[in-house]
Amino acid sequence: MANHLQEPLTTYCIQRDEEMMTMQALKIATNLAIPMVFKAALELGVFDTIAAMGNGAWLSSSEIADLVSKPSPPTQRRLFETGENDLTGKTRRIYAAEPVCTLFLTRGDDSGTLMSLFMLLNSQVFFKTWDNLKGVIQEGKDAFSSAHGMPLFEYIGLDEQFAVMVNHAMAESSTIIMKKILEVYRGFEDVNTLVDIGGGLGTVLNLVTSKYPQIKGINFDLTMVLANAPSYAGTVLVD
Ligand SMILES: C[S@@+](CC[C@H](N)C(=O)[O-])C[C@H]1O[C@@H](n2cnc3c(N)ncnc32)[C@H](O)[C@@H]1O
Repeated sequence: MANHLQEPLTTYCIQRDEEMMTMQALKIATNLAIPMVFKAALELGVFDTIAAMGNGAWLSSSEIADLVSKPSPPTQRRLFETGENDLTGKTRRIYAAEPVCTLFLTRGDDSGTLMSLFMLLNSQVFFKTWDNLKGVIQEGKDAFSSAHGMPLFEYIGLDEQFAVMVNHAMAESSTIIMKKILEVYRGFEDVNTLVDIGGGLGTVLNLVTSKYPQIKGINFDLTMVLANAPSYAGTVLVD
């Protein structure tokens, strides 16, 4: 049987290019599976579960499935941590959480997460929006308005659950970015009053005024958003 070493180089290169192109097209065609599997993993708490096992934990898919479907007693957890195999003698594929997974954990503290932003962009409301992208060209309307009959910030006034999702997605993703900015940016040192236009729940403004207490913060946002914003020392809410 002929192999590529016996073929003219150009023929081999064309075949390789076609293979690569077909693989690329297949990836594009099936790409949606990746965020959907990722979403299911987040909803099941897979990353939180692996993280809870401590650094360096490696788990098989059945161990992860067991843990996320019924929380295990501590003794069983120790078994996983020591890396003991099952008794079948079969090679098991095992999984650990990559460092990037830490950005999707629900720690329940103020460290920020990208989980809520991911869930927002992959929510039913946003799927309907993605499905209307062509309307931007065909109707000259933004995709959200085509899908839902009104702009996003009007819609959140009608759907409380979605509003909570939006506000948390904004605040929790901005927290990660703002904390990094505050590590290097010195431009707030001489500021006395800072107005955050569209400041949402006020999380970002609070990060700034906590580091620079001389700043009087003004969070300017929609009434319905401010209604759910916690009060922070040194910050006033204005709509
Ligand atoms: C992308 S979000 C950013 C929120 C916030 N800065 C953060 O990083 O978490 C945009 C914000 O603009 C607010 N917004 C939209 N239209 C507004 C308007 N007409 N007047 C005031 N705020 C508005 C929204 O309510 C929302 O909180």
